Amino acid sequence: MAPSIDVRAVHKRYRGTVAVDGLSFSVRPGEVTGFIGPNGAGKSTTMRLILGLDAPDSGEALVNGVRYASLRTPLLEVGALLDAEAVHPARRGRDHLLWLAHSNGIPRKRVDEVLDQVGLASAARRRAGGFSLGMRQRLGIAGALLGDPPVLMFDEPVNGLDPDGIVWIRGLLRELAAQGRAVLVSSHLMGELEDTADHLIVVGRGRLVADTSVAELLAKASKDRVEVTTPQRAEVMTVLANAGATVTVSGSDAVTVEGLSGDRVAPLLTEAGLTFSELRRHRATLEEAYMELTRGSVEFTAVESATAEGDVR
Ligand SMILES: Nc1ncnc2c1ncn2[C@@H]1O[C@H](COP(=O)(O)OP(=O)(O)OP(=O)(O)O)[C@@H](O)[C@H]1O
Repeated sequence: MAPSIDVRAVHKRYRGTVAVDGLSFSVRPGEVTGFIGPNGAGKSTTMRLILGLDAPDSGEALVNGVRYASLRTPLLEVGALLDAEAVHPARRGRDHLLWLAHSNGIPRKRVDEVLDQVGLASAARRRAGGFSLGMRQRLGIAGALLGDPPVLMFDEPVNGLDPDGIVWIRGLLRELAAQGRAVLVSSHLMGELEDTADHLIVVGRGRLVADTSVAELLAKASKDRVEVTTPQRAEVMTVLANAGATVTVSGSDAVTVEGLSGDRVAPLLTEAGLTFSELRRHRATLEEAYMELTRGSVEFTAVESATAEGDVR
């Protein structure tokens, strides 16, 4: 099936800053694709380029095979929440959606449907200026859903949502993908994406760092690591280190072993007469896998800012 979003060799520079540096990836229907990377990696810029809000210096970004600018009723093709603050504060929530619907020939009754869907029906006649950040997020999501589009993009949609809202958006993203839509979502919350995303596009300094399924990335990061629970931690560490493994302490009675498979660890410990109550494959979290992947592509680090402060003094 043709990808729903196709980013091809896109470059974008703002004066001295290269925001996107030859980025290519695609987003497929029926999946939630997480778009992740450190601050300043170029995620929001890429989303703006896909939506035609900015033009690439070279390369192209296509939605359903065409440039956004050539879509006649864009809200029917792609819905997006980029900036929840983009609503005029004097405008009532419902009026904002009515205006959007009118501009794309969408029937008025759809406005009430999406207001219900995002849980804003009771607040819809209030002015957006009085909305909390979470309510503005929900209004932005309502706008994205208005045209019932096959492609959706959300830039940090859980930002400002309370725990109930976070659970709700997780369910919504999964539901949209299960309906066959392509969903691209940026987030800094790895725990959220681990539960929600099927696929990941990882960027650093405007470049592609990884284009991988979540399952594949976690399997790779977990590879060759085994967790051993034992009352004889020191002895276990010695035996396994002598067998060539890298062994680190992971709890008062637990170690993580790298470089030896579970099949080899168990007989080594048994032969040495050591006891262990549990031996299992270490399952990396998305957070761990992500930190490993993006090491070296983090633009703004605590060390750099400390140096900058030091320069001032
Ligand atoms: N309009 C602009 N003018 C100048 N520089 C810009 C502009 N938009 C983005 N940049 C720069 O481009 C780089 C990428 O920014 P972008 O907002 O796309 O990153 P991001 O991955 O979305 O970051 P974050 O996770 O912090 O939201 C940054 O260095 C940013 O300062």
